[in-house]
Amino acid sequence: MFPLRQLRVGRSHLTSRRLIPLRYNSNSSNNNKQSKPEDEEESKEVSKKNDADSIDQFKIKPSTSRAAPAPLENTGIEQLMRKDTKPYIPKLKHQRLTHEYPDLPNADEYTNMVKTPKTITRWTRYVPKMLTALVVAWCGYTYYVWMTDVEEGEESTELLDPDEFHKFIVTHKEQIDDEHYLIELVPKFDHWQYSFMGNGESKSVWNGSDRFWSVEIKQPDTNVVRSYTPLPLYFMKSEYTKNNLRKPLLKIINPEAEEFDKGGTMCIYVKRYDNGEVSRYITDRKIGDVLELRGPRTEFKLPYHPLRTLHSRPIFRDLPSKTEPDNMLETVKRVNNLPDVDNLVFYAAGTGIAPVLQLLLSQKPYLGHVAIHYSAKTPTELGEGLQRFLFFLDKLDRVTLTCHYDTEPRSVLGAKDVLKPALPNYVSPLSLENKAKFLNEDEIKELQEKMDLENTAVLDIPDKLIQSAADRGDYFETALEQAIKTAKMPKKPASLAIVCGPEGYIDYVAGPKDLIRDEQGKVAGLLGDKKWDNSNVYKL
Ligand SMILES: Cc1cc2nc3c(=O)[nH]c(=O)nc-3n(C[C@H](O)[C@H](O)[C@H](O)COP(=O)(O)OP(=O)(O)OC[C@H]3O[C@@H](n4cnc5c(N)ncnc54)[C@H](O)[C@@H]3O)c2cc1C
Repeated sequence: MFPLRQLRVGRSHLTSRRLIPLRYNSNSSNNNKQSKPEDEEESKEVSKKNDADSIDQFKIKPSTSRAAPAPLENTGIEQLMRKDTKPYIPKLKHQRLTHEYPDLPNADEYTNMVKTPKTITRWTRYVPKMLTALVVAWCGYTYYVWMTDVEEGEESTELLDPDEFHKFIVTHKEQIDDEHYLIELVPKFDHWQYSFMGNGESKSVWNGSDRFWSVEIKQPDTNVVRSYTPLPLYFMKSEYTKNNLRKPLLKIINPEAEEFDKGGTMCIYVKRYDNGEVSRYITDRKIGDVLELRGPRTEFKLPYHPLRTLHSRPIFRDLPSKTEPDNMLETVKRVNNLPDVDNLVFYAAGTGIAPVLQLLLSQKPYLGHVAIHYSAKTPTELGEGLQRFLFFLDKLDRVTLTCHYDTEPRSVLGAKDVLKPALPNYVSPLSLENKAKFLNEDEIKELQEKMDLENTAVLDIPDKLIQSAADRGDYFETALEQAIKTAKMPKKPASLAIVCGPEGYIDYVAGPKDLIRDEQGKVAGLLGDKKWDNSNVYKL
């Protein structure tokens, strides 16, 4: 429905538009040939315009409704949309002109204030940041203290504590045979390492060559604890063996690598008893499981010898070729007029071999010679790694290894393997007091004389200098070269015997321990037969 007026306008418009072409057409048809040239230009233009109009009216515009409003003309949108190619050049402040507003009151004052540059010092820049960081750290610490439980031993400054169980993680487990395992343990927490930084050597658990020590491991379900002997060993991952198998290689902890005893890593050599409470628990642990350790517990301290405070033997390092020769021992002995460190004999069965390995592989290896009698069911029970170390120690003339296997009846330990004891080379006053109970008068006198001599020598140490070539011992390029020479020299019999193994084995070698009173018990067995006694035998 259209309003009538609009309709009319539309109609008149239509009519007028229709009339124009009609008029033009009639004009063009009626025009004579003379008048044509004069009006040619104009008539052409008119003709064009009228042609377009006449075509226009027949055009069908399907998209535009007749009812749609007429398009707006000259809205300026095209002008706005046109791309402005003129570059924008900002005017400097003094070139800008403004006519819109008058100046604000006190404009000069305001401008001066704004213009005055802020003095930015290091403090104004960093203090807010530092304060924010402090607040965040404090909030974090508060959250940590309130929201997290501190585990036992987590904040300890010691790797091991005799009164508190510390958590260790099983990082490697090597099954040697059906019963024997070598297990690598690494402390779960590392807080203790900070206290080791300044004083690593004295804090090291491997720096003693004068004692056997153990740790206690807990079975948490039953709260039963048993002792085990840690060894300064770790597994170096992924070494190719001679069979071209990729197998972790057993290595000795090197004190010179500044890793604080390899981050507290240690190994235990464990025998599994089928109905054993703790050994079963330990050997059932998988990699990543936790064991709780308490210690260290000194099992036995070797008799004092002044040479130990003056000299350290080079550490045994994985291979004989890597081990340094001990060129200074003879010199120190001669210069200070000190006797040799006593030789030891060690009777061990099964895992009882662990204490002597601890003594020999530690960072200050024992200075005397050690005769080892190792008894086992089969030769494979010790495992390739530990066997290799004992073999090399033998080659370096630090030990003499004699193996006794049940599978080889001829090799079984007997009276032929036990020598008579020798008198110790050096006896401290305290040891003499203890020994006096077991020695006769002549022996006590002999020891007393030795002791006086050595005490005088020890007092003179600071003033002594190496005066002549006679004071110096032989010089060797390698430890193997030294071993070839010393191996030919006869060894003085041991003055101390240590026995370690299962109950039956201890009974056989040295007589039973007095378990009721937790005492050593009288020395009997093979050692008792050869006149060894409680002054020179210790049952571990
Ligand atoms: C100072 C010290 C250091 C030690 N170091 C090590 C070590 O490095 N590695 C290691 O494996 N062990 C070591 N032991 C032995 C260890 O402490 C345990 O005695 C052993 O693991 C058995 O404990 P269990 O709880 O498994 O057996 P238990 O529950 O005590 O015994 C269960 C059964 O197992 C058998 N059994 C247990 N112990 C022996 C044994 N010694 N001989 C024969 N049969 C036994 C018996 O039949 C017994 O009835 C050490 C002991 C001492 C005192």
